[in-house]
Parts: sequence; structure tokens; C-alpha cells
Amino acid sequence: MHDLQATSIKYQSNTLYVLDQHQLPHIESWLPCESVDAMVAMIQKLQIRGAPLIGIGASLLLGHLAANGTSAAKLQSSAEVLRAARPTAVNLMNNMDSMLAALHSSGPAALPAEAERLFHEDIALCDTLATLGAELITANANILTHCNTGSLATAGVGTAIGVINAAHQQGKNIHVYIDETRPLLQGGRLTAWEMKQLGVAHTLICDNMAALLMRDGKVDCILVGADRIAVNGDFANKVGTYSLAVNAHHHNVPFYVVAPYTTVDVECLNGEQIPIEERAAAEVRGVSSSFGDVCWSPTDTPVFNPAFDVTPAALVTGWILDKGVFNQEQINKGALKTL
Ligand SMILES: CSC[C@@H](O)[C@@H](O)C(=O)COP(=O)(O)O
Repeated sequence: MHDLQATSIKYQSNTLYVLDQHQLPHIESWLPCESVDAMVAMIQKLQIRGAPLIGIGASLLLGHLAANGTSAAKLQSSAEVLRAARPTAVNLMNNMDSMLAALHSSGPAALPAEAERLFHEDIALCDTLATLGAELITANANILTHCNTGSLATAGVGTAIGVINAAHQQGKNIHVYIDETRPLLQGGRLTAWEMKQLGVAHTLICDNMAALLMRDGKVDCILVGADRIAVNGDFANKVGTYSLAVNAHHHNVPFYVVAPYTTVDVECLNGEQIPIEERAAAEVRGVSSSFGDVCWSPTDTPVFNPAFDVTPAALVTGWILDKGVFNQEQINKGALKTL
């Protein structure tokens, strides 16, 4: 396979490396990933994360294994194991389907090229989203975003953060409010790191401060990513997105979701059909990260920890997709069925 380089994944001299997002922003550590078990563990620990990137990471690993002589039967079973590593982001399933289609039509020799194609496709999709989305951003806008949707979550410039960066590059003088995104703090750790790297003016807030900012007229629009979009426009994204959408609706703040077609699930008719991952209680009882393990609640406090929630289409102003920007009327007419 050819050498490849993105912000948080790279392939160099026949080795796949993942930038350990569990340790960011304070420690930048690249971990080699040689096996399916290692990739599944990294995906489940969120060392590699973000809907597009987990699909790309799993695909590159399969390409690597095929290039190093793994049999078709083993590649088939490996794709099935990788497919099940996390349940909500459909990019993983869509990418594994692409890899399996290549395996079935042309055999193992086709997998390195297919993985590279998916990697480069994701970069191009992100660029398209950024260009389309930036047109919607007005000069001096205050944008609120949730979780991390940037170059750490994709092979390219990101989805919602890609739009933010494009608007910034166009000199629109934007400012971003970053939801810290409890429980795993993808906003506070990762988006804050990316905004600093990109030179975008930003302010970190706790998730429960967003409504107040909207009430005070300090948010011009909200941009979020997605982990799975149903054909009726309902979508799953990092938990907390739904409450942002409810608050945006109440305060009349435009609310956009930004995602490539690889995040659309044409089999999923509505949000109720999206499987939602539930994660360990320890993530809510405290934090576990490079700055230590802390438990602030009683150690046996009962916990509810869904990693994602579903935002109904009725609360969405626009879907910024690589095929264009769609409104509710277009989505209701079935625009997502034909992507
Ligand atoms: C371009 S990333 C879009 C989504 O994957 C992102 O918003 C998100 O929810 C990521 O969740 P995570 O649990 O960190 O993988």
C-alpha cells in the first residue's frame, strides 16, 4: 500500500499508525496498529474516533492485511468483526461493505487500492462540504459546535469544523463557541486543540451554557456533524446534540448538520431505527484520560450513558451534504433516498 498521511492516521513503510486521541491534547502519541483486535480496541477506547475516521481506519487496516498476504476468508471475517466495533456510526458499516464488495468481485489484491480510494474520497468529500457550507456563514458570525468534527474525525478537513475552517480562511472573522461535550470531552480536548491549530477565535463552554448564549443572542448558527442520518432526515450525533437542537428551535437559531453521503443509511427509515451505543458507567461517574482517572460520584452510583442521541428532522434548518444543501421540504420529498 502507498504511504498516506492525515492529521490522525497515517500509513508509513508498511505500518498503519493512529494518533492516540485518548491522550490529546496534552500528549501526541502515534500508535502502530497491526491487528484487527488492536483496531477494535482502539475504536472502542476512542483512540481513533469520529464517524468517517473509524471507517477509514478499519478499511486501511484491511488493505494492509490484504497487502501482507491475509487470506480472503480471514479478510471476510475481519471485516465482520471490525464492522461491529461500534454500533452507531454507519460510515464504519458502509466502508466495510465497500471493502467486502471489492473482495468479492476482485479478491484480496483489490483491497489496498479500495482502502486508499476510501481515504482519498473522504478528503474530497470534506473539501466539498467545506465549500458548500461556508457559503451559509455570514461575516462576523458566532458559531456554536458540539463534539469534534474536524481533521481528527476524518481523513480530510472535517465536516462541521471543515465548514468553520473554510469560513475562517475566507476572512469572515468568525468566532466559535465550543461545547466541552461531556462525558468524554471531545469538544474541550479535541475541538479546542483544532481551533487553536487553525487560528480560529474560540471560547470553550460547558454544555449546559449553550441555552443561555442563545437566549442572549450570542449564537448566529449551530453546526454539528452526524454519525448516522436516516432517510427521513433524523440523525444521530454525539449525545447533547438533541438538546442543542431543541434550544436552537426555541431561540430561532439556524441549526445545520454537516455530513458526507457515507454517513447516510438508506436502510434506516427514521431515527428510531438508529442503534445507540451505551458506554461504561465510569465515563459519567468521573473521567479517565491522560490527566488521570477520577471518580467524583459514589463508586456504585447508577448511570445512564448513551454515547449518541437522535435529533428529529423537524428541528433541522439544513442538511449540508456533499450533493448540496437540503432543506426540510427537499428531505421530506425523499432527497436522501437518491444520494
Ligand atoms: C465528522 S465527525 C461526526 C461525528 O462522528 C461526531 O460529531 C461524533 O459524534 C463523534 O463521536 P465519537 O464518540 O467521538 O466518535
